Amino acid sequence: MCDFYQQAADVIEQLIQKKGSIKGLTYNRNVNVKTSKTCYALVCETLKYKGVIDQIIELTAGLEKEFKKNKTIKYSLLVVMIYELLFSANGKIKGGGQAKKLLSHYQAPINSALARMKIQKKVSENIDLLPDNIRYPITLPRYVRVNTLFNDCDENCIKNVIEHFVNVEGFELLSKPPKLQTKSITIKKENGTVEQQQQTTIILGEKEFYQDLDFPEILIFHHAVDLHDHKMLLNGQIILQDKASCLPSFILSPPPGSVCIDSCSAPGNKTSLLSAQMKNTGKIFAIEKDTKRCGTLIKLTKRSLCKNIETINDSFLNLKHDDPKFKDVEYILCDPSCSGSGIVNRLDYLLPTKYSTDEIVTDENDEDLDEILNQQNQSTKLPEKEKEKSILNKKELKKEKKRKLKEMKQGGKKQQKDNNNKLPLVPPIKTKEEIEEQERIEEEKRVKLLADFQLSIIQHSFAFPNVKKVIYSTCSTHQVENEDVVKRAIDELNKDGEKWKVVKILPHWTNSRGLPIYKNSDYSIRMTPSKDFTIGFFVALFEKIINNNSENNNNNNNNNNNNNNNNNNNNNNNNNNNNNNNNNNNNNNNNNNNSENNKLNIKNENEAPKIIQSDKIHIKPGNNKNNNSNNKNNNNNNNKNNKDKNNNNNKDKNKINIKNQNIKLEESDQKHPKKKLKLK
Ligand SMILES: C[S@@+](CC[C@H](N)C(=O)[O-])C[C@H]1O[C@@H](n2cnc3c(N)ncnc32)[C@H](O)[C@@H]1O
Repeated sequence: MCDFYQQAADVIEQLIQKKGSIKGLTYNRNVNVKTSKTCYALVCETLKYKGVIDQIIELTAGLEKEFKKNKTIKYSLLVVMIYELLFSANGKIKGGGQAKKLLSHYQAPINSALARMKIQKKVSENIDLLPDNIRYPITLPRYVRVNTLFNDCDENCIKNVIEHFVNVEGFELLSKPPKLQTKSITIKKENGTVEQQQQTTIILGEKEFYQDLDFPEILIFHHAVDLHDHKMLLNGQIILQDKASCLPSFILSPPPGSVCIDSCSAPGNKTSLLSAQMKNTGKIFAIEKDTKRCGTLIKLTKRSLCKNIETINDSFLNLKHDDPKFKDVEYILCDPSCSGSGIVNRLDYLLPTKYSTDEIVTDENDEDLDEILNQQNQSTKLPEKEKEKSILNKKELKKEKKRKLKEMKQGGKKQQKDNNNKLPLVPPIKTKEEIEEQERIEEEKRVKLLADFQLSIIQHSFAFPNVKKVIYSTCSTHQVENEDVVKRAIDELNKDGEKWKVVKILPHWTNSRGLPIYKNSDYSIRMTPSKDFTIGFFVALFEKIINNNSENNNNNNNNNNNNNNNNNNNNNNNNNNNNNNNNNNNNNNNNNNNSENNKLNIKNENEAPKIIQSDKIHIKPGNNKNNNSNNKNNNNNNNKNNKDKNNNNNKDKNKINIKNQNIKLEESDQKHPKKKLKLK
C-alpha cells in the first residue's frame, strides 16, 4: 500500500480528534515539503468526499462489519482508499496490503452503492454529489502583512519585501488591483432542480500580486500561493494575516508611546500589528486565558520582533481596574472568542463535525468555547431565567447527538421489540427535518451565549480609569454577536447619560457597513467574503466622550481630517474596498491633489455631522516627490502633535499617523493592461 494513504489517514484521524488544523497536522509531520504537499492534497480531496464516502460505506452491505473485525485497519484509511478508488484521477489503489485486499473484495458492491446514490440524487457526475459549499467554495486571496518592525523599523521594509518577491522569486507586482470577474454558476439542488448563481472572483495570476490600497503593508497574492514555510515568514519579516483581521489594530491605531490592552490576544496577530503601529514603544498588555495558546502568543510575537508586550496568562475578566499597572491604559482591543461563522477560506469546513471551526486552533479562533459556554451558564450576569434556558452547552450537545445517533441506529431493532412487548422503550425516531430544526435552535442558543460572553469582555474594558477607545471585533457573521452586542453595550453604558459613542470608522468604505438595524448601526464595518474577498468580519469602535463639548470636538476633528487630506495629497481615503477599488482605479492610482477627496469627506460630514471619522490616514506609496516632502512635513507635524498631546483636549483626535514608505515604481510596460512595475 502507498505510504501516502497511511499518512493521510493519520492526519484525518487526528483532525477528527481535534488535534490541530489540516495544514498544521500535515506539515508538522516529519516528512519533506514535497511529500507534505502530496499528503495535504490527498487529505483535502478525501475530506471533500468524506460525507459521500461515509454513505457509500453504510450502503455497502457487510463492508463496515468486515472492517470492524479487522482491527488493524483504521476507518480513516478505509475512507482514503475509497476516495482513491472512486474519486481520484488514478481510479485505483496504488501498492498492495491488507486494506487493499479487503476493498478489492467489495469493489463491485461499492461501485453499485455509488451508482445508487447518483440515481437517488438524480446526478450523473460524481462531483455533483458534493454539497454546494464544497463544490463552489469561496477562495480568498492570500494576504501577506509586511512586519514594519523588521530590522528595527526599517523604513524600507515594505519595499524590501516587494523587491524580494519580484526580483528573487519572479513574481509580478501589479500597479493596481486586478479586475473582478463575475460568472454564472449552475447549482444542482438535491431535488434535481437547477439554480443559477452569480460568483465573483479576482482575476489574479499565480505569479502576480498587488499592494492593498488601504493599507500598504498588505500584499495580496493568488490563493494558491503557499508561504507557510517561507523564510520571510520564519524570520518575522512577513505575517500571514487576512486583511479583515488587520482592521481592528489599524483602526484603533494606538500612537507610539501609548499603553494598550489586547484583551483576548492569542495567537497574537492583532497584538503584533498593534506593536508595529506603536513602533515597538509604549506598552501592550497581551491577555490570554488559555495557557497553550498563550505559549503560541509568546512565540509568534517574539518571531514578529515585538519588544513592547507584557503577556498575562489569565482571564481578562480577572484584571482589576484599580491595579496601578493599568492606570495609563488608553486603548483596548477586544477580539473575543466567537462562533467563527465568517471563516471561509480555511479548509476547516471540510471537517466532519459541525463545530469544527471553533474547535481547532486557527488564527482567528480558539478552542476553549466549551469552557466559555460553561462559564456563561454559571455567569452571575445572566438573568436566572436565561441561565435555566441555557443549560445546553456544546459538550452536552455532542453527547445528545451521539445518543440520538445510537438511538437511530438501534431504533429499528428496539422498536420491533417494543411493539412485541407493547411497551415502547425508545422515543419515536425523529425525521431529518426535525433533527435539523433542533440543531438550528441549539446553535442559536450557543451563539447567544457567546454574545453574552463578548459583551462581558467589552463591558470590562470600559471600566479602566483612563481608557479612551475600545475596539470590538469578531470573525462571525451573526448579527447577535455583532451589531446586537454593540447596541447592548452602548445602551448599557449610556443609560445614565452620554458617556461613550460608537464612531463611524472608515467612512469611505460605503459597501461594507454594519447591518442597518438601528440608528447608526452602519457606523461599524462588516466584511463579507463574496464581496470583500476577506473572511467574514465585524469591527466597531467605541470612544469615550471626553467632555460635554463633544460637538466642538467632532467639528474640530472633521476639520483636521479635511486638512490632512489637503496636505497629504493622498487619495487613500478615497479608496474603497476591493470592489470599489476596481471601479475607481484611475482615481486611486493618482497621487494628485484630489478634489474628490474633499468632496467625499464633506459629504460624509453633511450626512453625519456629529461623527468622528477614523483618525488614521495612510499614505499610499508613490513616486511623487511633492507628496514625499509633504508627507515628511506631516510626519514632523504628527510627531509634534504627539509630543504636545497632553496640552490639548482633543489630543488624540488631532493625531495623524502617516505611513511614508517611499517605494519607487517604474512602469516597464505601458501597454500591458495590468502594468508591470519594476522596483527602482
Ligand atoms: C478570537 S481569538 C483571538 C485572536 C487574536 N486576537 C488574534 O488576532 O491573533 C480569542 C482568544 O481569546 C481567548 N480568551 C477567551 N476567553 C478569554 C478571557 N476571558 N480572557 C482572555 N482571553 C480569553 C481565547 O483563548 C482565544 O485565544
